[in-house]
Amino acid sequence: MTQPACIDDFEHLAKARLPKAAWDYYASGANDMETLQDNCEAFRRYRVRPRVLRDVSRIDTASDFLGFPASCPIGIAPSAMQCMAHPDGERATSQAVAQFQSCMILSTYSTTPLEEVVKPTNASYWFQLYLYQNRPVSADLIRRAERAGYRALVLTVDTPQVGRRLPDARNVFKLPKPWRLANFPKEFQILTASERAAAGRVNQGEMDELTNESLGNRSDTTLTWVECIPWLRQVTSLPIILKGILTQEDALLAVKHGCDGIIVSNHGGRQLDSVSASIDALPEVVAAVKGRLEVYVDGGIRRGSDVFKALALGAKGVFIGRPALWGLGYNGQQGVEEVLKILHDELRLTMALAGCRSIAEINPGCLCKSKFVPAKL
Ligand SMILES: Cc1cc2nc3c(=O)[nH]c(=O)nc-3n(C[C@H](O)[C@H](O)[C@H](O)COP(=O)(O)O)c2cc1C
Ligand SMILES: O=C(O)C(=O)c1ccccc1
Repeated sequence: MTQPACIDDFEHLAKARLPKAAWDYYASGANDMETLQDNCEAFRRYRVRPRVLRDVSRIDTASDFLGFPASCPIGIAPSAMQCMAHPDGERATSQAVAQFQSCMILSTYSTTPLEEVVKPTNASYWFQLYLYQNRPVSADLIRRAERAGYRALVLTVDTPQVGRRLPDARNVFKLPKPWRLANFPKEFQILTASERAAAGRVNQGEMDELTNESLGNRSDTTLTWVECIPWLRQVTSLPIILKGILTQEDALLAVKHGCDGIIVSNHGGRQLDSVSASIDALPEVVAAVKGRLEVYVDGGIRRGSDVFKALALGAKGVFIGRPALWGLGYNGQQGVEEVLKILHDELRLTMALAGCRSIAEINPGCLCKSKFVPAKL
């Protein structure tokens, strides 16, 4: 391959470059990976209804994330441990987003300290949070994010425990040296169950319980609406976005508790396997929210036409997870830039061919559903 021409090309190129355990960690979904597969398939069940003869000589993809201007409505979802993909890791992703002028959400489990990721540009940086039983640890992360210039907090709500990803279990995955979870001090680093046992922190009888902790799962499993959102509100004045909502019921609770946004997401099929594809959950969330907060979506976006479909179904913007990791794994900052550019170009072309000149012109009438899903060639 002389030049990657679509997102799938980056997937193949990155797979050829990355060590197996890193590749498996990025690629995998929970259990049978039904949701992972459906995230992409579901887009293919929608068809575009194009309008013609509408002067598409100028296509404007300008958009915004929570009011912060962006070149287009495609941002980067938070994904952990990016230095495994490329030594420049989160810094490279950040540079690419700065060039592209969109939005990057940095994972709590970044392998670069959060202070070193934000660039002085017009791009938006949001910080993804997991809340810990040890609340001062969380409050400290929030303070640091505020000081560093992050413009919103993204609370991930679909991960009270980490989903079971079989390739990681088989590989006994752990973050390889020299990388570390750079937002935390040493005593917070991810240990595998066997390392803990070796360090005398657990006895053999506790090993089973700890297998689910091999990804550093120290999240607070007791979180509830009535406790955690008010706690966050009292700690910070940054906008609060909930990531991992899939139902109208929870969308209404997000409105009721005064959240500023929702990311409809199933964590890229890595958490509860067999939940709906994100794009299939989007319409009920959009309908429930009725414009009272911003609704974004992530999961399975591999084409500009997927972005178009998400916007037509009411998303304010989309986030990509694995495609950015593939670009990063293939060629660092430049790879991420190329991934963003390809999606942007594909979105522009879809808009032109569908007769939409601006993001505002993309609407539910641009789509219909089809039961027929052609086999992938
Ligand atoms: C390797 C990997 C690590 C991830 N780490 C996080 C994380 O730390 N926090 C989080 O909220 N979501 C995390 N996610 C989920 C992504 O933010 C996003 O929801 C998902 O990747 C979107 O699906 P896509 O990969 O099909 O684009 C991760 C996803 C992947 C693939
Ligand atoms: O891998 C993930 O998807 C993820 O969100 C996570 C959770 C705990 C530790 C590291 C990453």
